[in-house]
Amino acid sequence: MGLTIDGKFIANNIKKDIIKKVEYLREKGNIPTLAIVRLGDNPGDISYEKSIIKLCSDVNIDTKKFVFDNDISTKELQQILGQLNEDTSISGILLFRPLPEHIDENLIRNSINLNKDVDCMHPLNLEKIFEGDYSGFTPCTSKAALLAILNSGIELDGKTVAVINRSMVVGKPLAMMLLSNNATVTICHSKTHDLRKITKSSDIVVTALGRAKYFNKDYFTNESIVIDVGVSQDKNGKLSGDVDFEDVVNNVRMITPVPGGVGSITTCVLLENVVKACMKEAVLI
Ligand SMILES: Nc1nc(=O)c2c([nH]1)NC[C@@H]1CN(c3ccc(C(=O)N[C@@H](CCC(=O)O)C(=O)O)cc3)C=[N+]21
Repeated sequence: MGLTIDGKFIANNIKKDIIKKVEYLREKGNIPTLAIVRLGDNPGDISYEKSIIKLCSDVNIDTKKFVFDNDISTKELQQILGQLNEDTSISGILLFRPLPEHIDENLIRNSINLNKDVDCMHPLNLEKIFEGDYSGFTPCTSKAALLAILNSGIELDGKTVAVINRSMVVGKPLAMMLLSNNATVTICHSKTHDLRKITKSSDIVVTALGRAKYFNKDYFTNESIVIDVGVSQDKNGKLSGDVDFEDVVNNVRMITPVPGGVGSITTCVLLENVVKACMKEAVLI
C-alpha cells in the first residue's frame, strides 16, 4: 500500500509561520499586499487564484486582482506591470503563466520590479537559483515540489530524479534545486525516447506535463516516489494531476495527490515570498 504525501499538512506548517510574520509586519504598519495579474481564464490559473485568495484571507495578506483579455498587447501588459512596480501599496506581483503566444515573454519577464518578483520570473532573480543562491525569491512551484520530497522522510542525497518538464517556470529551476540537494537529475520532455524506461529506473519522478491522468502504474515500480505537479481537468471537468492516482497509489512507495498535494504547498511558498518582499521593503530583513 503506497503512502500519500499530505501537501495540506506541509502547507499548514508554513502557514503558521506566515501568520506570525504578517502580524509582526502589520504591527509595524506594513500591509503585505499581493497583486495578481491574470490573462484569460485558463483552468490552472483560476484554480491557483482561488487557492491564493483563500489563503491570503486566512493569513491576513491583502490581494488586488487584475484580469485582462487574452488579446492584450505586450506593450499594454508592460504598462500595467510598470504601474504595479511603482505602486508602493503593492509588495509582490504574480503574473500567471504560460502567457498567450503573441506576448513577448522575454520583455515581460524583464519588466517586473526585482523586489516584487514573488514568482521569480525576472532573469536576474532566476539566475541566482541557477547559481545555487537561495537568498532571494524562489520559483514557487519548483520550491513546492522540492518541499514535498524533503518532507516525505526520504533522503534526497544521491537519489535519481526524473523531472518531466523543461520550462523555466517549473522543470529547469527545479532541476537546479535538486542538484543543490545532491540529487542526480534527468530532465525529460516531449521528444524523450522511452520515457517509461526512465521513470521506472528513477527513485523519484516529478511530473508537470499538464495531461490529466496520463501516467498509470506501468510507469512506476513499488519503490517509486511520485510528485505530481500537473493541474488540468479530467474528462468530467474535475481538477486532476498527470498521474492516475487510483491506479498508481497502491503500486508505488509514495505519491502526492491532486488536489491536496504540491498545489497547496505552492500557494504557501508564494505567500512566504510576499512576506519576504514586504519585509525587505520595510527594511525589516
Ligand atoms: N506564474 C505562474 N506560477 C505558477 O506557479 C502557476 C502559474 N503561473 N499558472 C498556473 C499554474 C497552476 N498552479 C497552481 C498552484 C496551486 C494550485 C492549488 O492550490 N490547487 C489546490 C486545489 C484548488 C482547487 O480545488 O481548485 C490543490 O491542489 O489542493 C493549483 C494550481 C500554479 N501555476
